[in-house]
Formats: sequence, C-alpha cells, structure tokens
Amino acid sequence: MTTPSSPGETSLATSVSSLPPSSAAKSPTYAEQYKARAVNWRFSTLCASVDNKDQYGASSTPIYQTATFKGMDGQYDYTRSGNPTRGGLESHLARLYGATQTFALSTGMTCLDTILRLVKPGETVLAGDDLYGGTNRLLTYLGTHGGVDVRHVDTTKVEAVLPHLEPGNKVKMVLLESPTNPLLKIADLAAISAAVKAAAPAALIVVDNTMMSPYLQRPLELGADIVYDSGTKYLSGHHDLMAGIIAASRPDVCKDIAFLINSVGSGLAPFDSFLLLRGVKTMSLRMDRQMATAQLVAVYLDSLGFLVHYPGLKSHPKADIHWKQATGAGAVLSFVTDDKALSERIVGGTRLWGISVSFGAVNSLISMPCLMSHASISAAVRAERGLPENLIRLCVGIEDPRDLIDDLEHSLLSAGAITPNLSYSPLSHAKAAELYATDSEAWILDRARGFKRPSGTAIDKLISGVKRGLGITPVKNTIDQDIVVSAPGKVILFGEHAVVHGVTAVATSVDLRCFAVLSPRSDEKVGLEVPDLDVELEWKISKLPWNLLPVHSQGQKRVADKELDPPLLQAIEGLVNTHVEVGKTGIGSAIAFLYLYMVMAGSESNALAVTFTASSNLPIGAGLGSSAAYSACVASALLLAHSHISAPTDDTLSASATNIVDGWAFLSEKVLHGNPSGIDNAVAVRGGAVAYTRAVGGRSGGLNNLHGFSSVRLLLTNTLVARNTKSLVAGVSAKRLAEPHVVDPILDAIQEISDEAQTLLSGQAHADRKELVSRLETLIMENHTHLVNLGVSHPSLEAIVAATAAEPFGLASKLTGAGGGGCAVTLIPDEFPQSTLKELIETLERNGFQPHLTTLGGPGLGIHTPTATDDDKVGSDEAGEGVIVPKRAGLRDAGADGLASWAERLGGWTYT
Ligand SMILES: Nc1ncnc2c1ncn2[C@@H]1O[C@H](COP(=O)(O)OP(=O)(O)OP(=O)(O)O)[C@@H](O)[C@H]1O
Ligand SMILES: C[C@@](O)(CCO)CC(=O)[O-]
Repeated sequence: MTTPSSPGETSLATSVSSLPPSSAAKSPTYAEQYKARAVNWRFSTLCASVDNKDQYGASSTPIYQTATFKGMDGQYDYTRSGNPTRGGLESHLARLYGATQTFALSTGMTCLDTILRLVKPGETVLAGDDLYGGTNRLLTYLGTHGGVDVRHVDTTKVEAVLPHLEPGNKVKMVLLESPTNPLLKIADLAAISAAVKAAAPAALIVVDNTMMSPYLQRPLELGADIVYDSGTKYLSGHHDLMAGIIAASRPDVCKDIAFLINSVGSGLAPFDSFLLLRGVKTMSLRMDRQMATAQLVAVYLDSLGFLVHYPGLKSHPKADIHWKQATGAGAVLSFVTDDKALSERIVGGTRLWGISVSFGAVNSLISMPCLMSHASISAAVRAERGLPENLIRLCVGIEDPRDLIDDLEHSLLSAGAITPNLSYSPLSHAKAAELYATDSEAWILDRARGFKRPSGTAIDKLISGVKRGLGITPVKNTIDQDIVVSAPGKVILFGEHAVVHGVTAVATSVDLRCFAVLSPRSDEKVGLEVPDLDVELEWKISKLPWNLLPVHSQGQKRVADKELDPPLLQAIEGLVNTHVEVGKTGIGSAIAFLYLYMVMAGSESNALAVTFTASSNLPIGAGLGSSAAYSACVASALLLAHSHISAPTDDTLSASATNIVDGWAFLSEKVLHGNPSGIDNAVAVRGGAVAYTRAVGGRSGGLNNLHGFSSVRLLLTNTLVARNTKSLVAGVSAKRLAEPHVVDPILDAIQEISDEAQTLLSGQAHADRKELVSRLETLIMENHTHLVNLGVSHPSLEAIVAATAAEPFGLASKLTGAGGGGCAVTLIPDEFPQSTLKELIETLERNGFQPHLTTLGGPGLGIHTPTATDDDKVGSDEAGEGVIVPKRAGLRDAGADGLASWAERLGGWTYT
C-alpha cells in the first residue's frame, strides 16, 4: 500500500537521538531532559497531549463559558478578545501547524473572509479554478462589492500564475489549494510560492489546507504566509461543530489577523473550542484509518476502469509533486461515470455512504459535487472549469472497509455501472479473509476482478439494440426516470366491520400519507425498500415463480384480477418468508408488492428492473388504512411504469385511470388484509369524504361523495396497541356465522346510522350546524356501542371513550377501523374552546396515547409530475450548500416527520 501507516510521524519531529548533546559541565535535570524530548514530540503525541496548566489539574481543557472576566489586570477581559478555552485550543494547534500563532474562528469561510480583508480595493486576488462553491461565492462578492480584481487561474500550474504577477496588476494575494476539491488537482506549493515571491514580493501566499489538515501537509514550511483549514472537517472529525483555523508565523500578518478577529468578534465560542480540542486528539488515528480505506476504494474503482482522481494512485499525473509536499493522500477521492443519470443512481443507491455535503468526519459520505457543494457555481462556469456533471465524490470515514466496499459495490451493480464478470472464479470465504488480513490491496484487486464495466461504445450500444430488437439477449426493461406517488390514510366515521357484510360505511381521507418512489435499476433485479419496517430486499427477476402466473395474466395486464391466485400467492409467500431477518409486518408488504409486480407484468419478459421505496407518516396497523395507502402507492407506481395508465394531464387523473388504480390497490389489500370491503382503498385512491357500500350477495354497491361538511374537526387518538385487521375482520365473520341472530340486528342498526350520517354529511338535512354536529355525536356513541357488541373494542379504546366523554370535555368518541387497539376518533364541535382542546390532548398524552388533530376530507392519490430540476432540494444555492438528493434516497432518509416537507419541496403534485 502506498500510504504509510503513520504518515505524519516523521515530519514535525526528527527523533529522540537528535536531541542536543547534554552539556558536559552540568548534567540536565530530569525535568529538563523531559522538556527537551517534548520539543521533539511527533504529531500524534502532540495531538493527544494536554498542555494546559489548570489550577485544579484538570486533564482536559475546561470550558470557560463566560462572556466577561472580572478585574482590570488579568489576562482576559472579554471573550470576543480572548478566552482561556479558545486560547488553549490556539496554542495547542500552533504546535500542530508548526506556526507562531493560530486563530480559531467560527467557520472555515470566516477564516477566508478575515484573510480577504487584508486586500484593499484596487488590488488583485489570484484564485484557483477548481474551488469549493462557498469560496467562489465569497470571492465573487468581493469582486462586485469590494472593488477587488478577482482572477481565476489554474493555480496548480506555475506558468498559468506567472503572467498575472506583473507589478501593474497589484497582486496582493494568491489563494492556493492542493489537492483541489473535488478534482484532486495538485499544485506545487513550494515552487509556486517561490515564483510568486520572486515576481510579486508584496503578495501573500494563502493556502486552504482543509483537504490535507496539518497532519499531512504544512504549507507554512513550504513558503506560504497564511494557512487556513475548515476545522469542521478532519480537525474535529465528527461533524458536530463548525470551526475554522488560521495559522501564520509572520508577525505583521498575525497582528492584522488578531486585530480583525477582535474587531469583528469572529472567534470560536468556548464550547466549540472545547469540542475541537477533543476532536483533535484522535486526528491522526482517524486519518490513518480513513486514508488506508480511501486507498482501497480508489484502487477498486480504478481497476474497474473508472477515471479516479486520487493522489494515492500511482497513475495520478502529479503524484510525485504531491508526495514531495505531503505525507498522505487524504481521504477524499472522486471518479467519473460519464453519465449523470447513472451517477445519480449510484449515489441514490448507497446506504452506508451518507449523502451529505462536507467531508472529514468519521462517517463516510457520497455526493455529486455539481448538485451539492459546488451547486452555487453556475453550470456554465462548472463546464468551463472542467468539472464533469457526473462526477461522484467519496469522503471516506472510519467504518470497516469491507462494509464500505460492499455498499458501494451493491450500488454500482444495481445502478448498472458494473456487471458481474462471469469468467471470474471467486476466492473461498476463508481465502478472501486471509488475503484481506495479509495484503488488503491484493484482496481488493481480486474483488474487483469479479466485475467489469459494461462497454458503452456507440457500436456496442448499436449491437445490443439490434440484439434486443431481434429478441436475442434478455436485456431487462426498466423505466426512464423515477416515478413518485403518494396516497392518504382514512378514518372510518361509521360502519367499519359492517361494511365487509354489505352495510354502508362513511369514511374520510386523513392528512397522513404513504409516499413512494419507483426507481430504475440495471442489474436485472427487483428491489423493495421500506425503511419504516426495516425492509431492504431484492430478488433476481429470473428467480421469481413466473411459471405459476395464472394463464389469463400472461401478457401485460391493465385491469386487476378480481381474486387472488392461491398457488402464485403461496409461492411468493414461500420466497419472501425465507427472509427471516424481516419482521411480520415487513413480510406482508413484500408479499403484496411482489404479487402485484408479477401479475401486472404478466410475464418475465415484461418485468421491469426497478426498486420500490415506500415510507409513511401514518401509524402502521392502527386502523387508519396504512395498508390501503401503501397498496394505492404500489398499484399506481407500477401502473405508470408499465404505461397502463398515463400520467395526469390538466391536473387530473382520468376517471378510468382512477378506477384501474383502485382495482389493483384492492387486490393488494386482499393480500394484506384477507377479506377487505374495499372502502380503505377507495378512500386512499379518491380522497375526500365518501359513503361506500360493498357489492355483496347480488346487491349492487356504490360510492357517494359527501361534500356538505368539509370543516369538521376530528381528533384521532392512537392507543399504540398493536392489532391485526385480518384476524379482527375474520373474528366478526365467524361471530356472524355462529350467532346471526345477534350480529344481523347490529348490522341493520349500523346501516341506519350510516344512512342518517350520509344525509347529515351531504348537506341534505334541514337543521342548523350545531344540531347536525350534536346528532353526529349521538350516532358516534351508538355506533361505538354496536362495535363493542361485535367484540372489536379494547380496554385502551374504552379508556379514550371515557376520558373524552368526562367533564369538562363531554365529547363523543368511537373506535375507528378494525379496532382491537389502534385508533379512536373523537368529533370536535366548532365552538369547542381551544384551551379545553389543549387540555384534552395533554390528558390523552399523559395516559400514554398519541392524539392527532385533523379535519374531514382531503386529497386522494397524488402523482408527481417531473420537471427539469425537480430533485429533492434541501436548502438553496443561495444558502451555499444547495443540496440535491436523489428522490429514492431523499424519501428513505426523510423520516416520518420529514415526509410532508420532502414531498412539498418536490412540488409538481397532481391529486385525484
Ligand atoms: N408504509 C407501509 N409500508 C409498507 N407496508 C405497509 C405500510 N403500511 C402498511 N403496510 C402493510 O399493511 C399492513 C397493515 O395493514 P392493516 O390492515 O393491518 O392496518 P391498517 O391498514 O393500518 O389498519 P386498518 O386496515 O384497520 O385501517 C402492514 O402489516 C404492512 O404489511
Ligand atoms: C374493519 C374494516 O371495516 C375497516 C378496516 O380499515 C375492514 C374493511 O372494511 O375492509
């Protein structure tokens, strides 16, 4: 391996043997000997040492969390000017930087801002052309507002810098960076510094050393006047603070910088100074590990045939210059794929590599700089500066290298960036483990031999196109771009359970939803990701039980079957049940997905290589129709992918498309739910408030939209008691069979309740609103009593009914959905005081329940219509770190609380 195990160790100190010879006259005391040795401490020792002289002997520098200091003659008076914690950090870092002085500031950008204040209007700054977006933005501002001539030149080449150094140009500052970010270009720091000093002696050489840290490179020793680092990166190492460090040795420069920091008040706060001191202690350890892994990743990608930028590779065009001035290659590398969409798929497919800006932390990160850290540079300028849009940057952390390679490899495979090399015979598990332990570079080279990059020449593409046309090779179908959908849950106001037996039920959609992304993949597999349920599964399309597809579903299917096919369902259950690591809830969602996936494709040759990712802010299995919302998402995404329905036009989805989605969602509900009435999927697809009657026993069913009462408030309270809809519904059916004389009159009574509710909610009743609400409350209480008699309540539901009915609340509640736990619904009358509602919510929370306020009605199925730049944007270009995250990853990482805003940021939704 090229990276020495402790690269910085030799650079600060020589060795113990180089200590000054002891004087013959007087042998030094023990303390003197120790002091002399300490002068030569190596980098890691300096990092870990604590040199503060605390009055109590504290072994880490204490946090002096104070703005002011008493007295007139002490060392400190005001934290803006100086603070013992910050001071401790600064003197500690000065040793690490080999500088006379260092200064700790609030961010790396504050450092640059402070340094740039040394330039006066009319003077010139020479800066590089492969710059961090934030640096570029600040320099642009300086040009337009500060009267400074900012010129971008290729500062990695002496010959590009020299022509700008003529005296007439008044060059005051030359900003250098090596390696650059993200292209890892190398500048010969000593050569450029010398050339600049000779041609423009007044110019200050400033080096942004963030990519290296003082552990690997100390530009002050190479001729620089000022060095700055973003302390947020390697120095702190944990992405839990922001800081910047300026290091300098020239007294005039130190004086000016100190003056500016004191005047502006940009010094680092005491607590952050403490955190940074803590992080620095492990810097060399962390970086050794990070670099060793970065080297493996670079070798792996390089031997797969990607163009990799990393100075640790012998093939790097300026590796010799880099190793002359630095002692390690760092832990940031980048590579190109030649295809922006492919890069997005790779970035969206990794899991261990987090999508994030910044670098240098213990956790590994992946990004596409053009969409993230460098998004504030316009596309035209990026192109001019040779920054490929498809560039992927990897920032390597301290995780186990094998896990990082696994994750990256999986993503490269599923994105289609590499394919298995069929002529490769893999090493046995034991052999591979042995090779990893003895020669990790040989291990990674062997691993890379298991794959190859698909050849992408025009001729190859032509040949594979012709072959596909002739049906010669089974090239898998996929979709052109992500399909994004969402569907709401529901609350049943009247008629649950009875609706299964043909009684009318009244239900409304809620403002909690399931969201899903169907994304293309290229590895002939189908994947399912449900982060809420820890589901991360994939299957080879060819290994699915295609031979069991019912005969009538051969050929692509547009309209759903009415019934499930038991042999196919059983085969899918068998396949999915082998994933013992997945819980029961997740298993159910996988079976439903695969069933729809297969039946809708109709045959293996029509199957799509896709990943379905779903996440929901609905409580799952709590009576709010989470299964129907999920089913509607699966159905609509797959139907759109197969072009069985077309994307909405004129802001509407056609009535026939809506019915087709509903049919498939119902089929999925049958998988999840046993004997569903169809009300949940009807609401998930259509939204709004509806009266729904199932067609049973020859009686025709139907759906009636209710528009009269849109502003009724409902409180949904989750008991958090888990239950199973399938068995509760089956329980009522069994009771009906056993005791029809008990159950049938209950069903009749519920029908009367639903009929009256329908009249009240459709605005047909001739009564004022107060009377209507009071009547609805009576119906709610009656309906609940009937559900109790059907045996589907639960003590916790009864506790909610009692708590809401008690003084001072006096409200009517009932269970909703399947019961047996799950949720209760409480009607909140218009005039109900806000303060009492607050008190009710607090009471319920105190009793361990989870209340959620909502209103009646709301949108149904949502389909996202893609626009030119519709990826998930977090922050904006103006904010500097414009983060654009591939949709699949954005959904996966949003979390229940972030889903609604994730969807809102995407924009472009059409609802039924
Ligand atoms: N967000 C989701 N992602 C994946 N699967 C889900 C999701 N939500 C629900 N499911 C599937 O649906 C099942 C829950 O369905 P179930 O019918 O028991 O509850 P519900 O629909 O929330 O309640 P109810 O039917 O009483 O309204 C889960 O076990 C899971 O298989
Ligand atoms: C219990 C039930 O009535 C509602 C489940 O949300 C069953 C159904 O209608 O499918």
